[in-house]
Amino acid sequence: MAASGSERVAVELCKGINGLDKVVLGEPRGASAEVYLYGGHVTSWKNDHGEELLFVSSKAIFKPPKAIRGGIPICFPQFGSHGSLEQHGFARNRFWSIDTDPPPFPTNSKSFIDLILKPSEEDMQKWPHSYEFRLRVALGPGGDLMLTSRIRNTNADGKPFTFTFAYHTYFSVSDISEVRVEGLETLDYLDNLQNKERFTEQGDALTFESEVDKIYLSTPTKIAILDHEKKRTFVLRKDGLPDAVVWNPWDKKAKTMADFGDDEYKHMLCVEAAAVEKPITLKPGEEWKGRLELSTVPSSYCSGQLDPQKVLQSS
Ligand SMILES: O=P(O)(O)OC[C@H]1O[C@H](O)[C@H](O)[C@@H](O)[C@@H]1O
Repeated sequence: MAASGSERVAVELCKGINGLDKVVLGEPRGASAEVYLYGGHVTSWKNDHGEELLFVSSKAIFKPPKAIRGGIPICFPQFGSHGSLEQHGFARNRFWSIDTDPPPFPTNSKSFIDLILKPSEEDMQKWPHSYEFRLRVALGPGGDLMLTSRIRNTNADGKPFTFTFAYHTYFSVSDISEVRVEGLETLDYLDNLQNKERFTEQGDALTFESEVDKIYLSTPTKIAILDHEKKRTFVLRKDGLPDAVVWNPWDKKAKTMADFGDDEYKHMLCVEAAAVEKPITLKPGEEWKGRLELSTVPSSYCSGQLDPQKVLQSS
C-alpha cells in the first residue's frame, strides 16, 4: 500500500475521531485525503498548501447510526426519500472493509485505497439483495480526488435489483452568497422543496440566497463551482452519474439539524454527482460503475471578468 523509495508513506491506516478506523492518503507534494471505514466516507481533502477543500460540520457526530455530516457520504441503494428505505439508503452508516484483493483496476495514482461493502443479514431484510460494492478513493499526482464505485449484483436467486445513488459532496466555500455554479443553467430539475415537481432553470449561473434542494437532470459531465472570495474554482467531473443534486439548507433548516451549526450553511455547498431520475438496474453478474473526479483551479473571478465557459471548456 505504501509508496516506495524516499517518498513519504502514501497510504496509512490509523484511528480517527471516537477511535473509528480511517485511512489517510498522501501525495509527495502535500495533498491529502482521509476516508473513514464507517460509511466509506471521505471526510477530508486538502490541497498541497494544506487547505481543507471539503466541509465537515463542527457538530458532526462520528458515531453510528448517524452518518457523518459533511465530506462525501455515499448514498446507496437509495438517494433521498426516492424509495421505501431510510433517507439516502444505508451504505453511509455501515462499516466498510479494506478490500485487500480487488479485481484489477487501472490507476495513475500511488495513493489510493480500495474499500468494500457487502450486505449483512440485517441489511438483507431491508433490501433483499446480494451485492459487492467496491469503492476506490485515490489522490492523483496533482492532488485531484477520484472516487470510483463499482457495484455488482451477486444475487444467487437470478433476481435483478434497482438502486439510486449519489456522492453527496459537501464543498467548503468562503461565503455561499458569493458562490456561482456553472454548468447547470437552462437544465430541467426536480425541486425537492416543491414536491419533486419538474421545472426548467432559467438564465445564468446558479447563485444562492435561500434554501435550495434541486435535482438537476441529464447534466454535463463537468460542473464548476466558483468561489469568488477564495479565488478558487472546484471542477467536478463525473461519469455514469447523469444527475446533479444541489443542496444548501440555509438558516431555518440549519437550526433544525442537530449535527449542523446554525451559521455553517454559509460555508458549505453540496453539489452531488448522482443517478436518481433513472434508477440503475443490474442483473446478476452485472456491474455498474460511477466515477467522480474533483480538482481545483485558481480563478481570478470577479463579476463579469471570467467567462464561465472557459472554465467549463478547459480540460
Ligand atoms: O440530512 P441528510 O439525510 O444527510 O440529507 C441532507 C440532504 O441531502 C440531499 O441533498 C437531499 O436532496 C436533501 O433533501 C437532504 O436534506
